[in-house]
Amino acid sequence: MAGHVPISTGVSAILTVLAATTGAKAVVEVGTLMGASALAFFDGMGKDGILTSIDADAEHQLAARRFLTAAGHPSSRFRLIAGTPLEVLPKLRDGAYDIVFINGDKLEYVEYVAGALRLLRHGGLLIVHDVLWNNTVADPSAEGDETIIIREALEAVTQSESYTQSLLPVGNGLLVAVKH
Ligand SMILES: C[S@@+](CC[C@H](N)C(=O)[O-])C[C@H]1O[C@@H](n2cnc3c(N)ncnc32)[C@H](O)[C@@H]1O
Repeated sequence: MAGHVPISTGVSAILTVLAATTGAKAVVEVGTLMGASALAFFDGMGKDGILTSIDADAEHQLAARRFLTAAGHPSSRFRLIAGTPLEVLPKLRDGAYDIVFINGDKLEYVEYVAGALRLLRHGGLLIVHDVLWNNTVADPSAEGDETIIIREALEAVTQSESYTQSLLPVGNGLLVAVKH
């Protein structure tokens, strides 16, 4: 998992609360890693909640599968897809998801956000992690590739009439947007 940072406990708590308060039954996440965010969603979802999680790294997914199983969640409740989100997201069903959580490759955030709008039901939540990206996103002098792409993804949500959103300064920044 070199270079990949798991979500913080603060972010984990918020994901659990959002899943619980919205009564989420179908969640998609981009970026499985070891399953920390997956577990946070399971802690909030009811017993009938299903998680679809996409990650290009099959080893991460194997670790996440073990972690979720050890935590008592049967594999019938999660669908771990080893693949690139840009290929997998278009295959998921339109308007079928209560939450889409984005925590994958920053350089693909604009495409993930575009895909999420199609996947979410009305009233569903788009949650995007790392939107402050080590405080570079709000720094006009910062011009790293990730920073620029995250700014574009944020702008796509804030300029869209499809969402009402809030940016929470937790972890590396969490954007939470409800789809109208
Ligand atoms: C920040 S970690 C995800 C953290 C995780 N959600 C958690 O709960 O801790 C990012 C993950 O995205 C995956 N990833 C990075 N680039 C990717 C890409 N282009 N396609 C698919 N997955 C990618 C990595 O393998 C890594 O597991």
